[in-house]
Amino acid sequence: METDLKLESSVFVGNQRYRAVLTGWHFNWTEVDKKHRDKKTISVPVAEVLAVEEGRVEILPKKLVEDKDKDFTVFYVKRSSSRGSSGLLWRLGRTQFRCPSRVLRDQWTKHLRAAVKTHSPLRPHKLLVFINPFGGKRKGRKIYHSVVAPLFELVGISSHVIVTERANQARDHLLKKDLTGFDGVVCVGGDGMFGEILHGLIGRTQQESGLCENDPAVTLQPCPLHIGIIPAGSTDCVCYATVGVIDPVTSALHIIIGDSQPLDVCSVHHASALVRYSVSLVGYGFYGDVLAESEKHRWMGPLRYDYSGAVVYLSNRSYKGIVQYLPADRPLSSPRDKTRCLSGCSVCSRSTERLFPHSPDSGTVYSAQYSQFSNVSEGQWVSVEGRFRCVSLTCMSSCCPKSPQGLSPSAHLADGTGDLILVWDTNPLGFLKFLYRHTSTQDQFDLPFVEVHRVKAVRFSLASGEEEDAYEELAGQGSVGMDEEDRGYVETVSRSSSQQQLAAIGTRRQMTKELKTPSPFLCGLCCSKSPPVSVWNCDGEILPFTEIVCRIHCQLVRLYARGIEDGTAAHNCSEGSDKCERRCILH
Ligand SMILES: Nc1ncnc2c1ncn2[C@@H]1O[C@H](COP(=O)(O)OP(=O)(O)OP(=O)(O)O)[C@@H](O)[C@H]1O
Ligand SMILES: CCCCCCCCCCCCC/C=C/[C@@H](O)[C@H](CO)NC(C)=O
Ligand SMILES: [Ca+2]
Repeated sequence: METDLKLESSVFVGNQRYRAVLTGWHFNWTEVDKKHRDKKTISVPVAEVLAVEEGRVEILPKKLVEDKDKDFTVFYVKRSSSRGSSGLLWRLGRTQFRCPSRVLRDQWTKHLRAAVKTHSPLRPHKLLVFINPFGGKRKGRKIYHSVVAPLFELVGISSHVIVTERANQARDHLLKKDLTGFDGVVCVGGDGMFGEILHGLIGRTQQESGLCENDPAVTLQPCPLHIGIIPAGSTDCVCYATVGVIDPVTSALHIIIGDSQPLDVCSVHHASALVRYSVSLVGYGFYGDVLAESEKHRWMGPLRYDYSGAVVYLSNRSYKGIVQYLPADRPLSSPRDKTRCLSGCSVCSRSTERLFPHSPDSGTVYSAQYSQFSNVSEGQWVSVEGRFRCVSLTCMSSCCPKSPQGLSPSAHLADGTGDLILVWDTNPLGFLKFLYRHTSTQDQFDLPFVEVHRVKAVRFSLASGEEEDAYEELAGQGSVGMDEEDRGYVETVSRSSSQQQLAAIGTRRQMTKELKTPSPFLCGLCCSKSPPVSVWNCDGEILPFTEIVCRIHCQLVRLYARGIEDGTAAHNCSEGSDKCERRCILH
């Protein structure tokens, strides 16, 4: 079959003659110029050919076709020379070819289209798109219609677009509505919007499989639909950590070619009920306080995080707690090994082999054995107790523009583990050093008050007697930030454990209204006593509980992405090489 897809002939690009060659995996064209020895070759992996059209085609400012009999146009992924922050920016490449005859032109279009079909089996045909018109700088609608929709149209993707009118609309749609025929779901927004898609798809998949999400010991079913993220939020951490850049064109092109990046997901539970899922940060102390503070200043837009970071830092707080964790089984890597999870990561590939041992394509036969959790004995939990500046659990590096290396630079996207970062109480200067190192390449774990562990589960509790005091104290602080309604809510939180009540809790904005933590600024600088508990930040949402259990689920969802492409680390794949496993980026 492969040989059928081979083709070679002379073609013209403008007035210059080229030798075009289609091998199984690459489409190359080389200048034919007898005078010059250095021949220029352009090589495009077939998997990155976006569309093949008869005639000379333009798509911008609008689609224009000059159908000359012997012409065809190839659209493909072109890597931009200007690097996007951490990964590579992708742009739409276009070359118009002229053949010696119409017969040859038809052969080229037929062979190229067949090769694309063979080498990109996961390209979506139909997508469900949710746009949050209020995310980030409120540009979601414009970004989709001016940048993404024309690209989807070019390649023939049909999309059903829903502009959301309320928070949780996308999640509810995915939980209840008919999803037949869709290959994937795209969210245009930030991490909060991604969270809605994540919860909708995971919940729907477990419902359909008859699995109970409440029990952390249950092996959840991976979601069949892919998720695409068009970044239009404030932090866009999930997009940055899985693509390496925050750029709608790059993300749209990853969706079009059907790239597939599995992602670990952490489920967070309280009193035998699921609270939320997370892919980036479950953080107590500093990151929880920053989020709670920032919600009061949403009007500042993305700047609210910088302002709140400074306010919370100045409040100089630490919290008592008991942290228990289950170290990762047979870990393939360590959080201090100074490696990075990049596109084609071998640690994640080996985890895929462990998870799906019988499937050559990795994805059909799920190994419950690898993800088994229920037979863990109590003695396997490691326990530490003390005062912490922050306790953070992250399933991935959680890099973002503010922290280009991330909370845990050597964490992996799809290895079934998370990194638990414990920052013990320390002096303000020490903690500032730790925070500052997030913004540079310095090792934030190389500090005497910081430890990091690669784990598969974490439990957090307050010291005995502490929890009741904590809630009483919060309820008693009505004069600081709580009205009658809030006090009622705190009572509900401390006594309830049902998932229905959790579902009713809703968005982070509602949460800050319902469970107003006293301002850390006020408490740290103006009051004599600090509050005894912080809040958990779960991918940018405040959790209504302090005592939680977290479990990492290996590769529970798949994104239209391929991990961060690091141009400098590209391996030496010779031009036209047929078997480039890493979808070589040297062309
Ligand atoms: N139409 C809507 N009206 C109000 N809120 C909405 C609407 N659609 C979605 N939301 C909610 O808005 C919240 C924030 O949206 P989003 O994540 O897109 O932007 P952001 O908060 O600016 O970015 P980030 O999450 O990256 O910081 C989400 O949690 C989502 O549930
Ligand atoms: C006093 C100066 C403070 C500087 C602090 C710099 C540290 C930046 C680290 C950022 C890590 C962000 C981790 C990502 C979290 C996301 O899940 C979440 C949702 O978007 N974002 C936030 C801000 O909670
Ligand atoms: Ca991981």
